Amino acid sequence: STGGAVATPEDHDVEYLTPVSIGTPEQILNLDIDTGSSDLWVFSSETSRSEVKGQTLYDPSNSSTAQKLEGYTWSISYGDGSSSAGEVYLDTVSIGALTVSSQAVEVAQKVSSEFTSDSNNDGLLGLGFGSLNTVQPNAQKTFFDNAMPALDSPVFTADLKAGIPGRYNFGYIDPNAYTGNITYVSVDDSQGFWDWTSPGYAIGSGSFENTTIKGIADTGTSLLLLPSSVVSAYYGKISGAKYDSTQAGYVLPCSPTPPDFAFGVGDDGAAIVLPGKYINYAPTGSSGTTCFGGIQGDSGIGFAIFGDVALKAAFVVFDGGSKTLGWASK
Ligand SMILES: CCCC[C@H](NC(=O)[C@H](Cc1ccccc1)NC(=O)N1CCOCC1)C(=O)N[C@@H](CC1CCCCC1)C(O)(O)C(F)(F)C(=O)NC
Repeated sequence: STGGAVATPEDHDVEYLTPVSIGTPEQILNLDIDTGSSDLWVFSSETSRSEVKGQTLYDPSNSSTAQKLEGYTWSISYGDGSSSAGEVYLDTVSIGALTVSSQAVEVAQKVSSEFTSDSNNDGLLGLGFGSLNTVQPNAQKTFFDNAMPALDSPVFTADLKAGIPGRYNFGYIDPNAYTGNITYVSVDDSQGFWDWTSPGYAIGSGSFENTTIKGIADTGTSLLLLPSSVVSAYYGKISGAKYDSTQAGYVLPCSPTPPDFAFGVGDDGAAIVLPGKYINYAPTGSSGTTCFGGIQGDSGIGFAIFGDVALKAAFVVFDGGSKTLGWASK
């Protein structure tokens, strides 16, 4: 089997939302597919009213296929400080033509203010490794883990785009979605992430800098978070760019367009090139002359995060069979 659905960007590509069908008859929620976590949780009829502002709610009592996992709970906190918690049901979940008949659907009873204020986001669908799942007393499998045995090929692909809808596909690699070759690299799943190592980077037309960058391919993180040495080398090339402590990040003049940024993939010279305009993440003020940088530091995290700013420049294969990542330009 195969499946897939569109991934529609929210403002500034801060996140991408994908329609997911849950229950019988189907209840369609727009979820943030997140390779950096492994819980599938949704706003629900059980979410405190005061914490809901516009989200679509999954109501298990309206689903003939919902089964409550009595005594099961979950609670998760994310790198940006947001969090949610609740109880667990099993129900039928589909992404396009791909259906998992007994998927753990974690219903939120509480969500932090960041989720309440993100009115288009009805929850998350985690595609990290199973060790990250927070359900107690027994961890639950991700949608991909449940679907894998039935898939034509044990893969899913991310084809996110700048400012327009892209796609997540399951079970196949669309040869029309990328150019050139796909370069596969090994993944260290010991921390539950799609963790890989880039051999280095280049700025604009500059020479390639060989420096090991270990980080995660994370659809749930908006920006490209890199070691401070790389980040200061990049912004050091841009007159007027500076670290702005009030914005808690590097800012730069939106014009002229900043230099491209390339990161290496594999050991035979392949690279993914981010057009400079991707680094103009969003205007910081009303004037529109200063932009918040799409590349920021990874200090305090312990690894780099190849988030949406990086992923939208590539076609990425997440191979659950060989536990590798495939990167291609497009
Ligand atoms: C350590 C730095 C990581 C920060 C990362 N968050 C982010 O990147 C959030 C995502 C967001 C989107 C829309 C609305 C609100 C927030 N964006 C964000 O912090 N910014 C601030 C900088 O400008 C860009 C937007 C994160 O926690 N990602 C989570 C998943 C998000 C959690 C919040 C809701 C959206 C999904 C993650 O799962 O990818 C994770 F791997 F980081 C993680 O925490 N795993 C346990």
